[in-house]
Amino acid sequence: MKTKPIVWSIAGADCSGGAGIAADIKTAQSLKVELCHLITANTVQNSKSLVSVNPTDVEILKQQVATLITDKQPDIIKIGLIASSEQLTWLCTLLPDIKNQYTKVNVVFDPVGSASVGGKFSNITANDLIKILPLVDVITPNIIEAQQLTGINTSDTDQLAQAICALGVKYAIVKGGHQIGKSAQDVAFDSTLNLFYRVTSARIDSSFSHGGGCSFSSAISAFLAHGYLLRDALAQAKAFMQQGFAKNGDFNEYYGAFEQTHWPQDKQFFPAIDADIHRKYPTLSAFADIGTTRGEQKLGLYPVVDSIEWLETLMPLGIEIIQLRVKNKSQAELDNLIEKAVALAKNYHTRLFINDYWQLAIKHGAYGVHIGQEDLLDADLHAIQQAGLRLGISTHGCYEFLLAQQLKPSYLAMGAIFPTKTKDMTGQIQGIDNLKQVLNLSEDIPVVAIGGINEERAPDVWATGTDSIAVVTAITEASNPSEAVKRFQRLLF
Ligand SMILES: Cc1ncc(COP(=O)(O)OP(=O)(O)O)c(N)n1
Ligand SMILES: Cc1nc(C(=O)O)sc1CCOP(=O)(O)O
Ligand SMILES: [Mg+2]
Repeated sequence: MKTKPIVWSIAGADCSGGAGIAADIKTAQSLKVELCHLITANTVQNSKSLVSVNPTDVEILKQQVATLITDKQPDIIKIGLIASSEQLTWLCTLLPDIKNQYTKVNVVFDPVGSASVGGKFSNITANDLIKILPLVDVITPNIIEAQQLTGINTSDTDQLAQAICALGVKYAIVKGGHQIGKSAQDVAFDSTLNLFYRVTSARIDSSFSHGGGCSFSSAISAFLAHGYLLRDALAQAKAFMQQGFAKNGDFNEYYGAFEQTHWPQDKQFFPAIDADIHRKYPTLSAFADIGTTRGEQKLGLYPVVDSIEWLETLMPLGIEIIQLRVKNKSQAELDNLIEKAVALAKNYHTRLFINDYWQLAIKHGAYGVHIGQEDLLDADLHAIQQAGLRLGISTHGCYEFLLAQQLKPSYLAMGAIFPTKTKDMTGQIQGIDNLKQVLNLSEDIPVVAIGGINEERAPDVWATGTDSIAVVTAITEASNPSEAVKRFQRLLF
């Protein structure tokens, strides 16, 4: 049974309905999370000015926590406006208590400094906020807030994100929306993996942006509460924002609040990804295709096997595509194995992809090579392309899918759709809905679904419109593998 994730928003109320708790509630409703609101201040403001901020007594907030904690335990605590120094002190005790007791709770902090309509919310300084930062998992400042927190006067968002993490935050997302230019890039730094994620969208100059910062932070909270990794929460939150800004044109007379919409699915709103691999290959052309046009001719079953014996058993069954995935063999064994596999595939006119070993795949003239995200930077994509080999790339979620799609490979794999015992995919189980999402994002590149797919699950996966289903154990552990292949082939016609 699926339960709705719960986000607690500890933030201020904006009586004009645009920012703070109002933005959080509307975003939560759009993104299918339950929101409990602990209001830190009753502010008086409209779309033009901030009139007053009336902080809530900490005793009331304490009572709310005590009442909610056993009843509606949070998955994410999102913090917005901290309206008094008493509240800051209270949060610095509350957050460790909750995190000790409920170890899965993550804290997202949107450091609201001044109102978008002008005026300061409290006398708390950036320096005061530093003590809460080691209790924060994700922080979502704009450039100005990031500069204030770090004391560094730069517009280099990479540097700002890293500097914030040095103050104790695990993941810092610095929003570039306030910079001048044609595009708006947000940068996330993951200090646990020492990795940057960069998402860029065309700038939409909107006068309907009141509450945009709160909505972005709430969207990040909602996607994290649903279990998404930071990179996928970031890509989807960026799409959610772009979708909202684009709504702008629907209203002729409107008072200026950001428009929350719905779960992002439409590829026009998803960001471009700017990763090291794109800097390494700024002018890569498309890889050779695999002789199918998306949606018109499907590849069907894609067995992934680890020996010549398996290739010999399966190729005569009329397989369109197959992969040799071997691990832990010496270079000499691999050389021999791949040479034999390529010769066999040529006999049966089967599209043979070699997993990982792109040099040997080139050397022996394989049909294609399959590469995982971790190996992308090490492989020589120019050499693979110039040798005429097709390229398949693994992806796990929409961020990696968009990243890999920009390299224009021959196919994109998406997994793990279900839990699998073949490979450790902890934290990266996608389910059917995420597969559907990336199919919407795909630009005429065939999509292969992989991970935990068996005969029982295959019809639901196939119904998404995916071009191919890759399987290991559903064939290799079947009591009669050839019969299992035939049953799959009947299912995937
Ligand atoms: C079709 C297909 N999809 C995904 C994978 C996984 O590749 P990778 O991420 O490189 O992991 P390993 O298979 O090398 O463990 C695949 N092989 N095939
Ligand atoms: C090799 C592999 N790659 C995956 C990915 O998601 O990238 S899932 C996976 C295992 C597929 O095996 P089975 O069909 O036995 O679940
Ligand atoms: Mg690999």
